[in-house]
Amino acid sequence: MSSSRAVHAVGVAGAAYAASAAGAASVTPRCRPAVIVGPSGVGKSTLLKRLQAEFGEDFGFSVSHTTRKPRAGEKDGVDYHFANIDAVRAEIKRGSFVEYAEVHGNIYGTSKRAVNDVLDANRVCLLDIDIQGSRICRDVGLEVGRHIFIAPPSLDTLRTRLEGRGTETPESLAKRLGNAKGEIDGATTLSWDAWIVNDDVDVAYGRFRETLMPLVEECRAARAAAAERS
Ligand SMILES: Nc1ncnc2c1ncn2[C@@H]1O[C@H](COP(=O)(O)OP(=O)(O)OP(=O)(O)O)[C@@H](O)[C@H]1O
Repeated sequence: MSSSRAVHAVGVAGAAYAASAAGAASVTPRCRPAVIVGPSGVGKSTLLKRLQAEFGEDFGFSVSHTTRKPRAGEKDGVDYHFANIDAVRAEIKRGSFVEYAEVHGNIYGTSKRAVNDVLDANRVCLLDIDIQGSRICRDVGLEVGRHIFIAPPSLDTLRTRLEGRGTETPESLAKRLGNAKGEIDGATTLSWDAWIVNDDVDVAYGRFRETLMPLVEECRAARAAAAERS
């Protein structure tokens, strides 16, 4: 899962419907994305991996844009959409990106188009992003089905998990923990469909799954409608 970028939204329980081209009386079920936010090390990837293992094709991830050069073996449109920095800046200004971040002089981000590509395939698009991305998503009017915040039981627990993961230098650990407090404080000022404390992972996964199930049902209905049409 992406480790440092993410999105959010206020959802309405139940299926979402859009008026079809045939007229207001007939409706087409459609998919909506879910935004998953939480400090680094809180367990987002852990929960998302379980979800994918259980549901597989019901979920999808959008392909991010990047302005860095492709590495050997990377395919445009598969690993990333490789793009020119001026073009990406212009699109961001136009409100075409739901989240973005500048990392070491390159921009990484998620376009509305990339999210819609997943939704058009009738999959719930999972956006694993940060609190800033979550704010942008709300500002650009992406119709998010669920905004979910994953919180640690405490900052001490978060430290233990990050240390246990064995991925951090003392500097990166200090930075992630420093950011976590600000992210949690910032999150309390926004609205969430679910605020899940990841203490016992089975309990947290149960709530995570339950929160996302209505979106899965929407996409299944959309797939069934598409199959009927074809
Ligand atoms: N409920 C839990 N109890 C104990 N350990 C957990 C729990 N959830 C996750 N972990 C462990 O905590 C560590 C961090 O989890 P994970 O990598 O999923 O976090 P993340 O939020 O995806 O982090 P990042 O944003 O940096 O990618 C992992 O080693 C994971 O196995």
